Amino acid sequence: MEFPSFDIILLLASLLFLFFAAANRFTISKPSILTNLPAGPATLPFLGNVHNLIFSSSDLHRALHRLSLKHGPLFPLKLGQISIVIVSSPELAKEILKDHDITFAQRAPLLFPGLIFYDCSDVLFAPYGDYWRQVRKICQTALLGPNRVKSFASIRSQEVANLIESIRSDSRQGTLLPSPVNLTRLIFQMSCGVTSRAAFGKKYKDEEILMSLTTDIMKMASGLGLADLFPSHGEMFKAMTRMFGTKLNGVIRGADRVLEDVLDDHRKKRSSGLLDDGTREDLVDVLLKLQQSGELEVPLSDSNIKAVLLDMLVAGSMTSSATVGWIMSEIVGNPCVLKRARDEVRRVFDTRGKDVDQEMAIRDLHFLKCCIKEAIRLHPPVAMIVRESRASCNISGYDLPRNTIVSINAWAMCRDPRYWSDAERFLPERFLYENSVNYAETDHFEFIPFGVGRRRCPGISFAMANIELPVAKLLYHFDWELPDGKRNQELDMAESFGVAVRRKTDLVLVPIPHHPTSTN
Ligand code: HEM
Repeated sequence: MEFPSFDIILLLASLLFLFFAAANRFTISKPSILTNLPAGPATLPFLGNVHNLIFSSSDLHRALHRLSLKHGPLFPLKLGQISIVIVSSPELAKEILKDHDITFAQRAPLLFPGLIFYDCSDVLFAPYGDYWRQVRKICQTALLGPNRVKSFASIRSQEVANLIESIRSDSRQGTLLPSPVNLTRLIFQMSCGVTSRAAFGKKYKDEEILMSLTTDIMKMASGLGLADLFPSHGEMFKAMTRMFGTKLNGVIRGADRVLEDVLDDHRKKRSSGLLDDGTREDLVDVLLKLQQSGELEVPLSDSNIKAVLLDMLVAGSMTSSATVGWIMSEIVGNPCVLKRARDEVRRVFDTRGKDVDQEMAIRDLHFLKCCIKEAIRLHPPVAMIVRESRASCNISGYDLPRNTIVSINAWAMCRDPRYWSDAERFLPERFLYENSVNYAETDHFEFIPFGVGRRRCPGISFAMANIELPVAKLLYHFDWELPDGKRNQELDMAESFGVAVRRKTDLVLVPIPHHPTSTN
């Protein structure tokens, strides 16, 4: 007999739980009390506000924005037993992320990240403290810092050339006219290729497995489990998830096998002395060397190393590829922008000649950079920035106790008409006069796609390098049309919420080669 699916079992369990809770008056521990906050939406017994969000799983950021229009820029939501404070204004975001940075330098310990990332020993979900500081610093030095990112230029260039070649061959399906290609898939493959080569030293032997595991992990890490909603019975739900979550367990085991393989490979390379010939160490080599050295403030176990590697793979490939997908969608969906961006790229690359350092040439692509910023404004991949307070504090007169989960709607702020004229439209020109946008240090809290403060994204340089080159090359080598003779403006722009907000449907476009024979 096959087990019913994970979701059905958990749904049944939750109904049973709610039934017993109601019938037998289970003592449910009190959620953190938020006393003097504005009123949030009306709650149901036991479920709280689950009914406000249950049908919005693919556009949670929009549902929360709609609620904020009614309940204000700061309001509480009750989900089961827990309370979350939803924040949607740049002023409040500044207070939380900048003025109270250290108080909110913590992430909420949720069920799925805990199960997937080896008890949250990755960088993203690790509790604030010495361990987090140490692994974040190692990743910055060995993978994500600007100099390190520069050193991966040849990897990026090869992977982008592969992408262009795959588009050419996929579009030549035996007919004279180019066929549509699935750009979402090819871009994701490129992103995984760059990240795994930079972090692990080479591509994983089975790219398909790596891509499907990364996608599944991203989906699973996005959700709240029943253990999160009902912490008083958290252990019971955790045990049930471990027992019946067959798909989840399969993904966790699959990822662990891949990471074990990567560690074995590197250990063999180290013991055979292959690193002594001056070969550059990758992130895995650095982590293993530090593990062996015994010099670390907090020792690293193999599970810790695997958690960090998984973080880099998932955070590195999902966010960047989702972003390239959105940039291409917005540019292609706006024919005047497409023409201007494409003309700029071709003029700059053709003037500089094919032997020039491609990444130097990108510095001159002023309009394209504006397109990238504007697409990130309309589609910040991380729509909600979630933190937890480490101590009680006061935000704009509201008392937030220790362990309050705060979710900042970065997406809503990027479209707030008080800060952006014609906020819903794709208008790259707006950034021609705002070229000072600095993702790492900002005072413009209406535009914080990479977060702010101690826990802001450490992968900004890595991400931007992996976004700018492919977009420039896609525009240089091809003109882009929609399949079936549709007009470009008819492109579907529906979103799918998750750790990274991606396109709901794959981006399928027809590439018309511009320089049919060259990939330079
Ligand atoms: C367009 C691409 C990306 C965007 C928009 C993005 C955005 C973000 C955001 C909003 C956060 C939370 C920041 C906060 O809490 O203030 C974050 C955290 C993080 N990102 Fe990124 N990210 C991107 C690419 C990357 C890449 C390429 C990597 C690594 C290869 C990466 C690694 C991380 C890590 C490790 C954290 C957790 C940092 C911590 O908690 O200390 N990200 N990212």
